[in-house]
Amino acid sequence: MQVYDVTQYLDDHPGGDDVILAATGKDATEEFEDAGHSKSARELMEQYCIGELDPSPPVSTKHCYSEKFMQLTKQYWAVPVTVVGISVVVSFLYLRKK
Ligand code: HEM
Repeated sequence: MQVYDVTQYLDDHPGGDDVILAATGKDATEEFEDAGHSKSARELMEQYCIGELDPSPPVSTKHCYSEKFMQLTKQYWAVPVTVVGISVVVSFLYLRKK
C-alpha cells in the first residue's frame, strides 16, 4: 500500500482540499477510485508518493514474548509481593504463639 504526502498539492487539487483532508491518515483508495481520476491525475499522484506501508502483522518472535513477560511483570508485581507479605505475617504470628 502506497503512502502519499499531498500537503503541497492541497491548494492545486481540482476536487478541492476538503475531500483530500477528509481522507488523510487512512486508506483512501476507495475515495480516490470513486472520484474516477484520469490517467494524468494518477501520473501526477506518483510525485507525492513518500513510501510503502506493509499491511501484514508483525511476526512474533522470542523477543516479543520476553517483552510481553516484562510488561506483565510490571503490571502484576503486587501479586508476588502480597503473597510474600502474607507469609511473613502468618509465620510471625505462628512463631509468637510458640
Ligand atoms: C495525490 C493525490 C491526488 C491527485 C494528484 C489528484 C488529482 C486530481 C485531478 C487532476 C482531478 C481532476 C480530474 C482528473 O483529472 O481526474 C481530481 C479530481 C477529483 N479528486 Fe483528486 N487527486 C488526488 C487525491 C484525491 C483524493 C484522496 C480524493 C478523495 C478523497 C480525491 C477526490 C477527487 C474528486 C472528488 C475529484 C472530482 C472533482 C470534480 O469533478 O469536481 N482526489 N483529482
